Amino acid sequence: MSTMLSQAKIAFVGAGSMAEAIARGLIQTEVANPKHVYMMNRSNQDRLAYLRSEYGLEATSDPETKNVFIREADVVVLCMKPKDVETAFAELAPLLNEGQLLISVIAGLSIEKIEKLLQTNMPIVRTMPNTSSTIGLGATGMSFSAKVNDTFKQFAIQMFEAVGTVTIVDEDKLEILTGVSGSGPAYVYYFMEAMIKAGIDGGLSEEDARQLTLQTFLGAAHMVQHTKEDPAELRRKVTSPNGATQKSIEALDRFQFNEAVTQAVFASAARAKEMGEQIATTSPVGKSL
Ligand SMILES: NC(=O)C1=CN([C@@H]2O[C@H](COP(=O)(O)OP(=O)(O)OC[C@H]3O[C@@H](n4cnc5c(N)ncnc54)[C@H](OP(=O)(O)O)[C@@H]3O)[C@@H](O)[C@H]2O)C=CC1
Ligand SMILES: O=C(O)[C@@H]1CCC=N1
Repeated sequence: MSTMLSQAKIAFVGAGSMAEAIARGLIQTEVANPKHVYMMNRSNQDRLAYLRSEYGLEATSDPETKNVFIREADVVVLCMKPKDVETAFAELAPLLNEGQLLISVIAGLSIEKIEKLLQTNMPIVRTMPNTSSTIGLGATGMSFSAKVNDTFKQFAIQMFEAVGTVTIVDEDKLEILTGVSGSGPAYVYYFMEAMIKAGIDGGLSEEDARQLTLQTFLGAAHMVQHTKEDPAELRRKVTSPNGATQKSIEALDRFQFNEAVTQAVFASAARAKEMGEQIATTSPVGKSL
């Protein structure tokens, strides 16, 4: 394979939110050539037309063209939902070869299960990215199969560093990492939705409530990054004794904010694990494993 990211042919199997987020990041940072980015889905033609016109990449749901894309690819990125894995893998298995690098973004699906399902010894990189990869600010967790050599490791790291940060963890940490950073953007948006609504309920215009909330999140995240202080210490600096913020933190504590966030992170991790476990281990290429 071409180990130069800029020359590599990257085939995304699944053309949804996550595939778009990674492809968009790679194309916009000019790390990948759009003509070498192949997107495949099951049937949604409008989606493929949008991806073609927006990014200039190659996109298809035609079985023959998909076969060509997969065979030609240096890297195959598995981007379908866990529920679609069995069908998709049945189509994929005969087309893959051991010179290719396989990258999975599928929540909960273990490397061992991918190897069993595809009956392959290919090098496999299991990742858990997030949708902020779209703008180059993703946070990706990553684990490697024993077959991934240093060249492939560097390739995968470079690919995801082009769209954000990469954190390498033992594979058994990828579920809890899903709870923190894979699902994490959703909690932040949920928090923002609630703050905007509260501002509007209190009398701010929608535009002002939105702008103030956005800047507050941006500013707070940058403060953590730039000052390198603990979030707890930064919070203390906002919270004047017996002042306004103390009352709001007490309100959050009354509603068990900490516990709610902990439960959210653990619920995501548990569901990721469950989705992976629910994928049958019967080989889609026909042999019982
Ligand atoms: N969204 C997120 O924030 C994150 C998602 N992930 C993981 O990414 C994966 C994809 O999620 P997401 O992008 O949100 O899902 P989407 O539903 O947005 O996209 C799924 C895509 O898979 C395609 N697909 C389904 N079956 C097949 C098949 N047999 N062959 C080819 N393509 C197929 C669908 O095509 P069609 O529309 O034509 O049916 C669709 O394009 C999941 O496994 C998820 O766990 C990981 C991290 C974050
Ligand atoms: O909700 C999901 O299952 C995926 C995994 C992490 C983010 N989205």
